[in-house]
Amino acid sequence: MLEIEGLTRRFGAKTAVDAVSLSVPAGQMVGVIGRSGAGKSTMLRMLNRLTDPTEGRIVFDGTDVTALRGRALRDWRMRCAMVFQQFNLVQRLDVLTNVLVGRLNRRPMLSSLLRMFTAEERAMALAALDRFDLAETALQRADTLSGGQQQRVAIARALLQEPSIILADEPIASLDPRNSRIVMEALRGVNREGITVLVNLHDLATARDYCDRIVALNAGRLVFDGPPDDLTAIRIREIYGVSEEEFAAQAAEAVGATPRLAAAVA
Ligand SMILES: Nc1ncnc2c1ncn2[C@@H]1O[C@H](COP(=O)(O)OP(=O)(O)OP(=O)(O)O)[C@@H](O)[C@H]1O
Repeated sequence: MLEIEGLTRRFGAKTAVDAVSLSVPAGQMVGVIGRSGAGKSTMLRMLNRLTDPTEGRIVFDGTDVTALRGRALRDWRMRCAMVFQQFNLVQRLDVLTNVLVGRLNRRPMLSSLLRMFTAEERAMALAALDRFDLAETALQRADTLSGGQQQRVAIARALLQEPSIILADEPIASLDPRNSRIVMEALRGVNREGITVLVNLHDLATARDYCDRIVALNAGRLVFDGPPDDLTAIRIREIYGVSEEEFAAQAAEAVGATPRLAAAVA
């Protein structure tokens, strides 16, 4: 169970995340939606402790994550793997090595530095690639892959961390609709194996299709938390003051993506 209690982050006078409280049971797939600047990235980054909260607490299975330092903090970062919009692969390295990077913090410093991986780790990495139909690309440079393939490599890398949670920050914003579906299905597949997934999405339709629960932020505040069916067009208008199409267009513009719903109704 991941518990977020009054989580707040201020940057100077700006409150990016404002007293957000949430309890996420293990194994849930949570979609986080909101306009540009709503605080979605900041919230995810706080969960991983890439950004420190100004106030509030994050508790995971009884451990106060907000208080972790040193080795314990590195261990936490292993347990909650991040997936980013731009994939963050090392382009000049081969795909297999990129996946093995997910093991680095799990190993003694010297073998990490020498990038020595065991046969078992290589087998794990190949199996992770194989489940996403990418085993044949293992020895190719990462930059020879399409965006959708690169994002699946990034998810395979996350899996090598053996995480309890995957935090995905706009993982499909740079992808076309077909690759977006493949990547969302990959995330749903790992979620069904018991890994909790929190995914920032600009596209409401995708959030509805794939998530068990939707959390909406507006100006840092939690303005909706419930099952996808409860987030009706009327609720969207109540929360954001615009139609669902306008919301989709604004949110997509912020991440440089094509709004699926807006495109569909245009
Ligand atoms: N390091 C920072 N320094 C100053 N302000 C920041 C910083 N990071 C975020 N902010 C501000 O905090 C607010 C929330 O930003 P955040 O990136 O979390 O929103 P978001 O919902 O993820 O938006 P987007 O979809 O555009 O990425 C914004 O007003 C942003 O400008």
